[in-house]
Amino acid sequence: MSIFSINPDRQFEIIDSSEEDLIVTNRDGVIVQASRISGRHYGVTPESLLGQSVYDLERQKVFVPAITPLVLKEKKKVVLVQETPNGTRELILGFPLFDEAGEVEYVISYSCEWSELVVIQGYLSELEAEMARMKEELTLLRREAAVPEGLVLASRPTAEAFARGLEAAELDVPILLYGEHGTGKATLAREIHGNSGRSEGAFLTLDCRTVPEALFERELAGEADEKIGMLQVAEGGTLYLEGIDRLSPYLQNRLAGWLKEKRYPSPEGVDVPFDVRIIASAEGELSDAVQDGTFSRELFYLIHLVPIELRPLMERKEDLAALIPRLLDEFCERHGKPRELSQPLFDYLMECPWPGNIDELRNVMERLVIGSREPVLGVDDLPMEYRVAAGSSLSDIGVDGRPLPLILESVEKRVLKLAKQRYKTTTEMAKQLGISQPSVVRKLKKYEED
Ligand SMILES: Nc1ncnc2c1ncn2[C@@H]1O[C@H](COP(=O)(O)OP(=O)(O)OP(=O)(O)O)[C@@H](O)[C@H]1O
Repeated sequence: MSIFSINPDRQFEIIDSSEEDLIVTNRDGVIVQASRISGRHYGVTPESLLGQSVYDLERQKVFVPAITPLVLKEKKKVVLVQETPNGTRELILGFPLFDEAGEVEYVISYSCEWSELVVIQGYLSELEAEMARMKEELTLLRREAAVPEGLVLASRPTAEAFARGLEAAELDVPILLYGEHGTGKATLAREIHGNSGRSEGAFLTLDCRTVPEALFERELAGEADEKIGMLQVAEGGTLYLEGIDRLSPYLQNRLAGWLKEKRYPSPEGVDVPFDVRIIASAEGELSDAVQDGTFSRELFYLIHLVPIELRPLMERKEDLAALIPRLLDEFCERHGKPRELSQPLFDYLMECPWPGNIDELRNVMERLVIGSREPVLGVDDLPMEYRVAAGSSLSDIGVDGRPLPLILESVEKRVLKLAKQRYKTTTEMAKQLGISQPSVVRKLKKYEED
């Protein structure tokens, strides 16, 4: 129960100067004060209300119903709607004022016309709608602000992968990224490092797919008097082990031992503690490899704490649609060649399978810009191997009963034939096909002999 302890005299002063419809009654229901506009809805003057009993006014159907008896009974705030004699509806709020003994001494009622309330309600709804719009805008702005510069996170799987990565960045645990080549694993690893408490430390990458087995340990631990090891350089920072699934079983076990103990043997033969966060990448889910026995179970449990998958580009259509124009702009600017994409070319690019993912898309977009002569790029401006795929279907290649090498040979033969018609020199053919000039000559010779 709320107790108002105000000086009634002060209250009366307030009421005297109020432009609102306020009435004060005592505990007997007699009106002791009314503001200058009170009574107008009931067709009476405020002066005529003074001294009247609300019980009488209720009987005379002036107050239908009177609020004071309800407040006196409930001893708390009461809200109701009154019908006035001139047919309007009034919203009335009644508040009790208590004496020192905790009994209701006065009741203040405040009324406003229902229509005013409808206006206020309308205004409130407008405000609510505006708030909802602002909230939506804020969410959008936040999302945009959260997208690291230069990156496209338009598709749900990519946005979720990056969000998970950034969330996990704050937890100082190993992270495992998996996905095909060129899907953005290294990019996400860098973002995680940059958003972690280790961002002041170094971010180093070791490509386990290419480092010779004999050099792996030397890369990490260093060589006496010759080379500082990566674990030492990355102390307090992050080490990104690219393609960890390609390490030999021996190195997997060695690495597992080091990660478990958080120590590595220095070239001088001393065990050195290290504080480096490991982010590892693999092409596919490692659990299958563990089942097959091709990946160390121990190492798996050490790095498989936050697994994050980057989906292939062909499953990220929103990313693809945003990357195509962005890469076009990038390469147009880099090569000083303003170009536009035709709709058929854009549609075609959207349907390509992109097995090499963003790396491949970047390569094709750059080749498109470099090789183009006209301001608007069409399907004909695509590098030859893509154009052949665009202009022909596999149905006329004759795949039935033929081994794959033979099928691929007939595709290659066709590509070379088309390239020979289009380009004057073998050098230009080589440039367009992305292979060396001697191999163009060799292949032409081979197919001419056929
Ligand atoms: N979300 C993204 N938006 C824009 N560009 C991206 C995005 N993710 C990756 N890239 C670009 O795509 C290319 C390939 O990315 P990245 O090297 O990170 O892939 P990866 O999965 O690590 O490849 P790999 O397995 O071959 O090492 C890079 O040029 C990178 O800048």
